[in-house]
Amino acid sequence: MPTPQSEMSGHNPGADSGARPPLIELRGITKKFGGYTALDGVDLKIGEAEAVGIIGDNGAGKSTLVKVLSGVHRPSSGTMLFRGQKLTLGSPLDARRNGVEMIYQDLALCEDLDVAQNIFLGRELKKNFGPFRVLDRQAMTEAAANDIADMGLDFDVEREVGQLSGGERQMVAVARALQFDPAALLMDEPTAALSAEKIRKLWEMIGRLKQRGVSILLVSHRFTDILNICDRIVVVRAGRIAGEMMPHELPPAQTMAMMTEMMTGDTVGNGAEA
Ligand SMILES: Nc1ncnc2c1ncn2[C@@H]1O[C@H](COP(=O)(O)OP(=O)(O)OP(=O)(O)O)[C@@H](O)[C@H]1O
Repeated sequence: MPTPQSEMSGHNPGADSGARPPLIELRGITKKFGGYTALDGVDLKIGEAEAVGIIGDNGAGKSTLVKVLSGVHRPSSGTMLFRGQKLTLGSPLDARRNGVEMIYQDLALCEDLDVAQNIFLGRELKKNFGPFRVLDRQAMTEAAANDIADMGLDFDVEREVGQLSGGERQMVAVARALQFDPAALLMDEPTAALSAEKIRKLWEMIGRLKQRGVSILLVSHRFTDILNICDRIVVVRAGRIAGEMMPHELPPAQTMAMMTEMMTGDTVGNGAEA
């Protein structure tokens, strides 16, 4: 881990700003898989419109943390609060009902449906046809085309998702999540398959979401993602929060070291995706 704990600040300005409770708060969250403790007493706050970056070694518990927040895993113990109210998430659908959307690493898209159908999956637009309510394909296609254009992209929303590049699929997954008007968007390694150009588009889009008041939780091994997107960086180590810091608190030399570490192992723009 590039940043020693002693250099991390303990404050949490995004979560503590104003009188309002944080959007999401975890208190003492523990998650055990059999005898293995993947999360061990995690306390975490995510403020309204705050972008929190999660970093940590392989196996530290980052994905487990995101899965607890998105209702995939039920914690073994601990409390989750949403806008100050205790909340138990039984499923990702529960999380969605509470305004928490997750972009999964496998993106959870239907390969044989087109982009518009994927974006509106589960929330299909309908119109009256005599006494019936039928799918309004035209309205969905137009709305999906607008969503994709809003993201600064240009591709045919009538193409099957199975024909798209990894980066285009990623953007479809984000567009789909946004249909649910989330208060928080959780992303686990969203740029792993993206080209440099699409990474920048994703950063811009996340910036716009933050301006609209959406909170972001981002797990990424790419420090450039974290430094470009996040207001606060939380370090997870062996299932615990090892510390946190603000991006501007990183000494320039350390920032450079982080970037260099990332660039040598995983250069932005050298990915296979076009
Ligand atoms: N469903 C599961 N059953 C058993 N063990 C699990 C399960 N999910 C995660 N673990 C274990 O919990 C630990 C934390 O896993 P997690 O996927 O959260 O780590 P991570 O920080 O996201 O790692 P990476 O950066 O490699 O993706 C690992 O040791 C992993 O093997």
